[in-house]
Amino acid sequence: MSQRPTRRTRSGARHLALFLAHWAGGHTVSNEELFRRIIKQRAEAHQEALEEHRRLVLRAHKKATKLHRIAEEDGGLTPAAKAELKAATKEAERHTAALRALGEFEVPNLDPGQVRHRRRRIAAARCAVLAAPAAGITAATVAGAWWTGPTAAVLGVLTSWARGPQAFDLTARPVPADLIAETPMVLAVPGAAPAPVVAPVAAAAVGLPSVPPMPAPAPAPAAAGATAPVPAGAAPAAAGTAVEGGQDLVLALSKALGACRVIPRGTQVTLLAPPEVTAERWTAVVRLPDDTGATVDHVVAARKNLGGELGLDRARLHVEQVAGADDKTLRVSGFTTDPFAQPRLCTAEMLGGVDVWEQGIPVAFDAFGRLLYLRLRDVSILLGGSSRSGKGAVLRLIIAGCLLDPRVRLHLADGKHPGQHRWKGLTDSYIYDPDKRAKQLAKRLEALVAEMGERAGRLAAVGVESLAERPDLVGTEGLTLEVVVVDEVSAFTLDVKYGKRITKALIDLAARGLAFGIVLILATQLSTAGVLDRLVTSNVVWRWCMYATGADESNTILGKGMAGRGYSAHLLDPEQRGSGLLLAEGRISTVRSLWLDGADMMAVQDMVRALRAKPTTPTPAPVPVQAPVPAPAPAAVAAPEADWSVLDRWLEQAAPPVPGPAAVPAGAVQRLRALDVIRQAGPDGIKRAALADAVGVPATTVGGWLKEWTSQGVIEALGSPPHTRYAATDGRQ
Ligand SMILES: Nc1ncnc2c1ncn2[C@@H]1O[C@H](COP(=O)(O)OP(=O)(O)OP(=O)(O)O)[C@@H](O)[C@H]1O
Repeated sequence: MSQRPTRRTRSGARHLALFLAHWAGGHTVSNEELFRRIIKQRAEAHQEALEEHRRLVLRAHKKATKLHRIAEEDGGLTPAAKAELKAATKEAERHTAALRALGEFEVPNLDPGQVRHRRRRIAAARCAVLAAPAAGITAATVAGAWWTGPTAAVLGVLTSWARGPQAFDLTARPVPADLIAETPMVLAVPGAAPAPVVAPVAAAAVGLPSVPPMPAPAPAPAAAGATAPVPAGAAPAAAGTAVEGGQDLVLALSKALGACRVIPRGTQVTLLAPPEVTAERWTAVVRLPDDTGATVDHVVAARKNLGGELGLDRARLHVEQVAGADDKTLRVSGFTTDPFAQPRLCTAEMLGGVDVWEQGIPVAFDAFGRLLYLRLRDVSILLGGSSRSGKGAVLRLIIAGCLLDPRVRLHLADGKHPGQHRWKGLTDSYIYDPDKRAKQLAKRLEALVAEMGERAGRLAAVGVESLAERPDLVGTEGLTLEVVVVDEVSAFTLDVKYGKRITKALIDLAARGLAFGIVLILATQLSTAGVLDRLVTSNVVWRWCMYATGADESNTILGKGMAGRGYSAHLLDPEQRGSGLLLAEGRISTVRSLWLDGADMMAVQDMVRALRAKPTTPTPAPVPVQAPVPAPAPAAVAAPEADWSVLDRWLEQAAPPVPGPAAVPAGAVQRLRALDVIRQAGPDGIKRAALADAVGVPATTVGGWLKEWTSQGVIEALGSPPHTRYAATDGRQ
């Protein structure tokens, strides 16, 4: 053979091999086609599941209808038929719930790894096809047909020679038209060739105010050494120099979103307002590119990685949907330090003259330091979180606010007495006794349910259906705001005897109470399943979840699917007590509750006492039975004028000389806590056993302390009555 035919054959063989490798590797199928095939398969599975549940619902309904008809005709059912009816009803409910949960099919934000996996499966099948002839030739040779091998080699050489230097077109086939028609919901093509940069969307198209011109370079942070967390791409060349214009921010954000696979690489977000850059933070309002399938939820779900891409951590990156805008418009902020790191106090002044209906009670602050007010007009709350996450602190604020508005009648049910003991005597009813509390709450709630009818009549008489239509009537005779606060609701709803009655009343009140000025504030830990009926939770307007141990626990408060959308309270810092996710008006925000304690708490309690002091009929001084005690008995009935200097002196003496955990004497923390509880109990006093429970030490130890403090005059200074003072020696305690 001469040189030319050999070269031609070699070249042909190379092109053939390349073509076969291209085909066997599955590269003839485009990313888009694979993506659409996966989506089609999922949509079909979704549809099948829907149809199956629909079929089962229909079957269960049919059976239940038949049994109802038999019951009507025969005047009743046999026990077996009754059981069947119950099972059919349950079955129908189960499948209806499943149908609701399945909902509409949504195109998932597919990980490109899944597309790759699909391609590998195609490649494996094609490699098997290619290996078949080779295996056949080998088998035939072994079986005695010696000529098959050389024949195949000759055919190969001839084919290679025939192909010659002509290269194959190594392209992907076009996506089949019927596949496109079957997957009309697919808009984005992850992994496809870089899409053209999306031109800015006209403001009118997204229903926002017109886009202001790009900002001039923002001034650099004034503080020397302060590092403003501006995204890498938008960061000043050196710390302390001016930040580049908004375009840099857009590029940095787009790059980071592309790296996190929220938007395809090469596409860009659109800046809708001039970015704000201060020493503490930068903020940009942006819109995600069209035709990418990306929404705010995708950004929220990718927040951890996005933070990393932008040189931040999750605590310092804040993402929120812009109120009133579409699902693609969001506000992204990066902070120098975690905006929730420092607790914020609620002062007595903030609560002075509070109007719970119009202005609301200040309860929390958001990442931008804005105060969040709880307006009791048309709002009820479900508050959840694991133990010590800060639920009680929120209840404290709500209770304080309610008690400072004279239009409110507060009913407090304390499922973890003495959790809210400090309010005893100040609320309209205080239910706490573990032996009687479930029965008392059941009665109280049922009375409120009955009252709804009367209230409806009163409102109808003035031609309205809801109190919100006539704010001037709020607090008038028969239309006071009835606020029911239940701390640790499981202590009531899981009560064996009264739990069902309580749940039933709660369902009624949650469904209709708000219109008549009856507000539910429910708090629960997350450990117990079935604490609250779905009919209660689904009618609660605000859902507030403090730190939770897992996504499922978080979902029990925020609603099913929230964790999947990136909103889960288990991602919060457990050490940051009071931080939580709040679902209100359809939007989720991260907030931290305000902290009311110390002097402010005392001032608030004094304000409440002054506002709510009941006119006392002069009681005759108690007749001393034994030797007269020099204690001023009538003065003890009135609100005590506590001499805090006695306590201060005691604390100063007891204070460790060097601060730090190691220097605190054993039991000192509990002693301080015990004094605090006694102070909060005020003139009502507290039993020794309850005090022991509250501070977590044995009752005998508490007895010893009480004796000591009584002799020092501390208990008296705290305004506590004799039963606290002498608890140590009182056998009935
Ligand atoms: N907003 C806040 N700011 C600062 N510290 C807070 C805040 N909220 C709560 N804490 C701290 O967390 C502690 C526990 O709070 P709290 O008693 O309210 O938790 P809880 O969820 O009611 O606990 P449990 O369910 O065990 O009763 C408080 O004693 C307080 O020190």
